[in-house]
Parts: sequence; C-alpha cells; structure tokens
Amino acid sequence: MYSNSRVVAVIGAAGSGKRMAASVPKQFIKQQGRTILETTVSKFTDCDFVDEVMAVVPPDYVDGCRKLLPGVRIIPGGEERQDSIFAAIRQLDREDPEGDTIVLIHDGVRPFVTQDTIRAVTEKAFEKGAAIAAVHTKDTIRHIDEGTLDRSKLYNVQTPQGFRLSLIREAYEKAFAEKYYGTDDAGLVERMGVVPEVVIGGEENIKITTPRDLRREMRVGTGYDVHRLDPGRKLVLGGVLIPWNKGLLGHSDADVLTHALMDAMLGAAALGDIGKWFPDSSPKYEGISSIILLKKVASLLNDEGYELVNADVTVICQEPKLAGYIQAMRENIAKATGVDMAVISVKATTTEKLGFTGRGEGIAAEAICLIREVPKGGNPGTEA
Ligand SMILES: Nc1ccn([C@@H]2O[C@H](COP(=O)(O)OP(=O)(O)OP(=O)(O)O)[C@@H](O)[C@H]2O)c(=O)n1
Ligand SMILES: C[C@](O)(CO)[C@H](O)COP(=O)(O)O
Repeated sequence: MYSNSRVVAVIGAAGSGKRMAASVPKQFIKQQGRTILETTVSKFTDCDFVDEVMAVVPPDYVDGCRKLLPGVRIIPGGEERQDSIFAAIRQLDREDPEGDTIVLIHDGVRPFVTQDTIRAVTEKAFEKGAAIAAVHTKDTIRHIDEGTLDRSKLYNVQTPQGFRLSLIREAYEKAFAEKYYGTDDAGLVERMGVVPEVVIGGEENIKITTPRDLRREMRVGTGYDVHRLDPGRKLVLGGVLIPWNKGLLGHSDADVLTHALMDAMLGAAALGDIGKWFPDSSPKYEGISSIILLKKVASLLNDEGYELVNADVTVICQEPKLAGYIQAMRENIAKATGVDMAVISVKATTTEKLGFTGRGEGIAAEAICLIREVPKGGNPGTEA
C-alpha cells in the first residue's frame, strides 16, 4: 500500500497520569475488563497497513507490558513525553538510517481513535511527510495578549501524528540540541519550517486526562424491608436510637431503614441481599448494629470495584415523627459508606393511618441508590 516504506506506530504510554490521580498510571486503568493501553494498541494492531507497533511505557512496567501486549515492541520511556517518543525514534533510526519509515506517534490514552483516522493520517504522511489528526475548535479561544482569536483558523490537535522518520528524527534532534520541549510532535517539525497536513479526526478521539474523561459504568439498585413493631424492643432507624414505646423486632437491631439501603446497594452490584451476607440463623448477627453491617456492605461493593454515588431512602412510618432525627441518620449512613452527607437522602412518610404501617403494627422502608465503577488497574507484571 505504501510502496517499500514500513509503517510503525509508536504509542507513548510512559506518563504517570498526575491529573488523573488514580492508583496506577491512567493507561493501566481497566475499562470493560482491559487496560486503556490494550485498547489503544489494538486499534493499531488491527490495521493491516501498520507493520509494527511499539509501546513506550514506564520502566517498571516493561516486563508486565511484554506479557500484556504480545507482539508489541516494549521500550522504557523517559521523564517527559518528548523523552519517551525520542527513545523510540532513536531505535527506529538505528534500524532504518535512510529514514523512509512512516512513524505514527499516538498517545496511549487515546483509545477511541478509529481505523479511518489512522489510515487518513498514514496516507497523508506518506504523501506529504507530515500529517496530524485534529478537530475544529468549538469554543471561542481568547489569547491573553491578542484577545479573541479567529476560530476558523484554530484546531484542537490530536494524535496520531504521522511523519517520515528522516523528518521527525531531525526535528527531535534539533529540539533536544536546543533544549526545546513542546507539547506535541508536530510542534517540533514546525520549528524546521515544515507545516504538517491536517486530517480532520473524530470528536470521539479524546485524550483521557482527568477522571471526568473515564467512561465509568453506573448501576442502580432498589431495596425494600418491613419489620414488626413490638413493645419490648428499642427503636433504631438509620443508626439513631429513637425514644418510643415500641421498637422493631428482628435478629439484628432490626434497623429497617438501613436494611433497605443495604439491599439497594447489594442489588446494584448484583451481590444478592442482606439475607445472603448476614443470615438470621447466625448468632454472630444477633442484636448487631445494622450500621456495622452497612459498613461491611460498602466494603463488599468496593471489593467488586464500585462506590456509592447517592442514595435516597423513604421510611414509611405512622408514628413516631422522625423529622428531628433525619440529620443524624444521614450522618451515620454517610460515615459508614464513606460518602459526603449531601448525597444521602432520608425521608419519612405516613400512610394516612392505612394498612399495617398506618395501624402502627410495623415500619417499612424503601431505598434506591446509584453506584459507579471505581477506576482500578495495576502493574500487569505484578498482578496475580
Ligand atoms: N514521560 C511521559 C509522559 C507522557 N507520556 C505519554 O504521553 C501521552 C499524553 O500525555 P499526558 O496525557 O500528559 O499523560 P501523563 O503525562 O501521564 O499525564 P499527566 O500530565 O496528568 O501526568 C500519554 O499517553 C502518556 O502516557 C509518555 O509516554 N511519557
Ligand atoms: C500530543 C497531544 O495529545 C496533542 O493534543 C497533547 O499535546 C499531549 O499533551 P499533554 O500535555 O502531554 O497532555
């Protein structure tokens, strides 16, 4: 397709992802079962016109990435993006001193790039020696000194950026000789008086930079519970002991509000219900505070890779009046689940003296909650 020139993709993936502030560099966060880097790399290995894919990764991820990405050449990166890409260019230069190779430089954290964009950049780079993917700027851009800029002349620059090896090598050598650090590869080529061709890429080709850029799975769950009122028991709702002449009957403290919430959370994660985790046949749970159980549910969710986003619980209770206790309930729930109190809602309603709750025979509660996937990943070399 491109005469005798090889096409090599260089995927820059040696950053630490400071702005993402996750427990691992963002390219190693798992989304839908695989790391962002695997998805990005697959976009290039799937192209029949790409002869080789190289990934530049943090030095301590080299071994793990060799296992994670079979068939991909893995090399250690440097301090800055420019150092990492230069490490790959130097290797390619040793293999092709003529510099005919077409080098496609791409960010390891742009997993949504399409094959059409990769193909278009490759073709233009082959034809003109330098081409970049970009999209038209949508916002108005104001320069601090020059005021509002003419938007029709502005692009948001993406990757891949494709270059003839001889050109990009010279551009990098010049930049390093002059101690110049830029924010992309095209910027270095432009310093040599070469203007790369712009290929209009796709709006979907974002660079995953901050948590907002992650597609995190969201799930909802509902819970419902009822307990009988009994004169010989204490009334505990949302972990608050409420002075009243009756309390709820049950194996634990029978905190019906917290039970409904736990079932909603477990349901959202498809982890069953509280009967499964805390059976009333076990003496371990006799008289236990349901707030302790709620803490356990929050940690079960976390082990599954989810966190609570918000919850809304309604207690259906004729008497006593609960308004004065609701703040304390929200505080208890927020503390046990590790979220801000602002995302926990507790409401109470009566049934106008109708039904078992209206007659004061029992209290019911229903809950709904939203949970979201927690960005997680690891060093593929050290994972079990
Ligand atoms: N020393 C570096 C720094 C960055 N990159 C790569 O360059 C791409 C774009 O960089 P950026 O989004 O800035 O990534 P990070 O440097 O990891 O992010 P941050 O600036 O938030 O730390 C990423 O795929 C990143 O892994 C690299 O290969 N080597
Ligand atoms: C190369 C790049 O992705 C083009 O948009 C961008 O410049 C990388 O910049 P960053 O500072 O490394 O995020």
